[in-house]
Amino acid sequence: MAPNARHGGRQAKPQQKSGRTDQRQQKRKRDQEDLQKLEERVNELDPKSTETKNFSDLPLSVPTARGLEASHFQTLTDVQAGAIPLALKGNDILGAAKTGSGKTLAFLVPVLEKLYRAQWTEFDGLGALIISPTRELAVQIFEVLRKIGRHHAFSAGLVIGGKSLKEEAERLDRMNILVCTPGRMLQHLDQTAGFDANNLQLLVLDEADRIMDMGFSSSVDALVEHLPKERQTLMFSATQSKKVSDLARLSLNDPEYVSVHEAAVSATPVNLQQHYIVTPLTEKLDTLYGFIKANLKSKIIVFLSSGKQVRFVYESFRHLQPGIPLLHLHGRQKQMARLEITSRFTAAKQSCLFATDVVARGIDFPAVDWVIQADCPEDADTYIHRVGRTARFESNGRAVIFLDPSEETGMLKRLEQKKIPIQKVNVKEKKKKSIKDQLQSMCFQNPDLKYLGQKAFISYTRSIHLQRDKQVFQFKKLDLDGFAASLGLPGTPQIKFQKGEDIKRIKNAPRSGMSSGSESEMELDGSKKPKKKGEVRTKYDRMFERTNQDVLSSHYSKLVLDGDEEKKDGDDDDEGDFLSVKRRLNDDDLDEEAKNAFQSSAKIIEGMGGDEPFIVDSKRREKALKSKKKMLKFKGNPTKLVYDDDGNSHEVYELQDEDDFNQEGPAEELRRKFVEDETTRVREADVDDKQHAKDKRREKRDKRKAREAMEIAGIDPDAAPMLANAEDDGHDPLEFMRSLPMAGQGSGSDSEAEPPKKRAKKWFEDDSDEERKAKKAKKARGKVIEVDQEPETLEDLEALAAGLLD
Ligand SMILES: Nc1ncnc2c1ncn2[C@@H]1O[C@H](COP(=O)(O)OP(=O)(O)OP(=O)(O)O)[C@@H](O)[C@H]1O
Repeated sequence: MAPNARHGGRQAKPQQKSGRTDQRQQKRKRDQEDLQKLEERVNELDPKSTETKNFSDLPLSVPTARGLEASHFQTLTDVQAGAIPLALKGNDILGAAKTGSGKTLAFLVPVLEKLYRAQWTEFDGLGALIISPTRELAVQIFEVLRKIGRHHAFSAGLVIGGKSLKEEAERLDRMNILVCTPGRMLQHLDQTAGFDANNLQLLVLDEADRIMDMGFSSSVDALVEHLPKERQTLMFSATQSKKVSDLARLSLNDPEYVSVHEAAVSATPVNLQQHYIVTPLTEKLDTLYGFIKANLKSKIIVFLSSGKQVRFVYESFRHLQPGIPLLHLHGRQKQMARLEITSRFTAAKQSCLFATDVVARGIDFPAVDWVIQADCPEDADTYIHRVGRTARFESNGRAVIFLDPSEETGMLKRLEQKKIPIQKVNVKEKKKKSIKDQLQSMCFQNPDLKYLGQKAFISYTRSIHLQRDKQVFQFKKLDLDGFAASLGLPGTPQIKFQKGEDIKRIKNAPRSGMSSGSESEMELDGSKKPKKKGEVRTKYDRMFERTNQDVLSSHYSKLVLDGDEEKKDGDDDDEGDFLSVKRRLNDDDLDEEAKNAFQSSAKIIEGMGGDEPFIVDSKRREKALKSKKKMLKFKGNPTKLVYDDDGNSHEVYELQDEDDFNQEGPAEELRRKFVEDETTRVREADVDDKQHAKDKRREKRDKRKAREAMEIAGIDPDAAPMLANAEDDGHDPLEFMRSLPMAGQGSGSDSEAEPPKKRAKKWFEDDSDEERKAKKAKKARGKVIEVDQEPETLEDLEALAAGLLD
């Protein structure tokens, strides 16, 4: 028995092995047959058929069908019914459909199917590229892809910046599907070794008109250069243009136009109620505040024209505590803060989000009650996208736009041209309440807020001045003094305009990361801004550049001159106003008027022999006056002087006899000898100085150690005055702002400054994860990856995406 049993045991292995091989071969055969059937169904599909109502009517692979079902998508929307069959048959598509009509699935389903039918594997590299104009939208598309693609074995990634290029690059070559912003993608195609898109099967442009527009155009053109010409291209937007030049730029091959709502009565969703309020610029904030107060139980998005407007309105309304959680979002915030705010507003039931057009397109916030356009959009297309954040996919929504009397006729004409139904409403007299006095007293008490107000004023007026559509935006008709007063400002800031600027170009100018240089990489890291050559950065500069900050130092405001700000701001602001904070003011840079204004808050120390005047505009600079060393550079080179009998000073050569002077030798040689002697002397002195500095450092270190020792021994070191740090003046420039109460504080609803709560461990952080992953990798492709917890951050999402790779 035993030998037999052993014999039997020895025999079992080859049998088992061949059994497994047979099973694999059978499965492969089955898969091939299924694939063939699927191809046949696609060939037989009539893309114009009106019978296609449900996803189940489409020839879709099992993993896609299961993903759609699990995500509760059953019935096709119009644009999906129009576009998906054509896309499955390999056509290039130009799709236009109203906001919230389901365009995302109209391109994601074909993406998955194309790669599935091509039997794409991780070894085939990048198969599909989806381009989005904003990071937020890219993240959202990625999330939908993750949901409906959960039963596929493809790997998918996000390329939107926010982390170092190197970190992103490491994952790229494993990805089959990438969702990206154009600039960042171009950077990788240009710079990441071993990564290319030579195999690309399908290119998608979401919000295509925006991506083909100014600002993005050069990046997109350069990006397309990297892609193979033989590919399928899908373009979607709610406001699609059919520009022949754009189609040529993308080498579209006989594209099919899917424009499902072209014949519709309105260009906006039918469930959307649209209103306008005529309110003079000088009363706009009053109207906005009153409106928010009257809708405290709502979810509201307020669109403003620039990041500076957003910050001022958010900060000032926060202090007024309207009684609804407030949030704000603009392009200069850090990546993680932007994502955090987006997801907080997504989850909120009642909240008011002040935002720039960074969320005007594509973002699918659920159940938004009101879209308020407090600042008039640059054109009717922007209007359509903004209002499209409400009344999405069969839900109801309301929108209101505030128009200055000078904007009314022009804007209404533009809206009419686009078939946008809108009704005038008036603010009830008893609901009107002026917040001007409160803003004035807040700005008076709080220079930081005043400074934000000044920036907001400049940014707004400048954007109006630069608008292209002069029939709508009539700068001369605006009451600027009244507007400044309505923001609580004590005076009207002066503004300068540069000729030849164009708001559309400025606004569409890509955010950091659009160029392929390394500079933008630093910006995308969210940490450093590239330092311009020779530029001196002070601690105030660094503080000012800190993204996501709500307040500014009072000192910094003193360094700023309104009129001069504009020159450079365009370099660092992506929100449409090219204004900058000038680091230090040189005399030459100031015009007379500005100089007078500036001198009232700063002393200029001149006549010190140096090239640059020393401006005493802060405590730090005042302190520097006491330091000989610090003042050296302002003193210029020393000049040896001699005095005549009357006590007047002269340069040495002025009083010397010319013959004596010539006898001493050639002037050039004398000068060189003098410089050499002095250099030697300085070098010797330098040795002493270094020793001195070393001694001082040692002394300081000893003191610190003694202090630490005292602390360890339980003795209060401050009781020993010798050890107290005399250099620390303890000044906190943000102290005042911090002391003010904030709306929503304590409730946790609006506490952006709050450190994030420690989050629970994720599925991929589990200790045994590696082992589990290894085991899973052995299993058949296409298996579902269990996710214990919903991903919360970008890292989670990416880890998850990497996890999809079998
Ligand atoms: N077939 C469907 N069945 C049910 N819900 C759907 C379907 N397709 C899309 N949706 C839902 O409709 C909403 C809007 O979809 P989506 O974001 O794709 O709209 P969009 O047309 O891209 O809008 P925008 O023009 O603003 O970008 C989403 O919440 C989505 O989940």
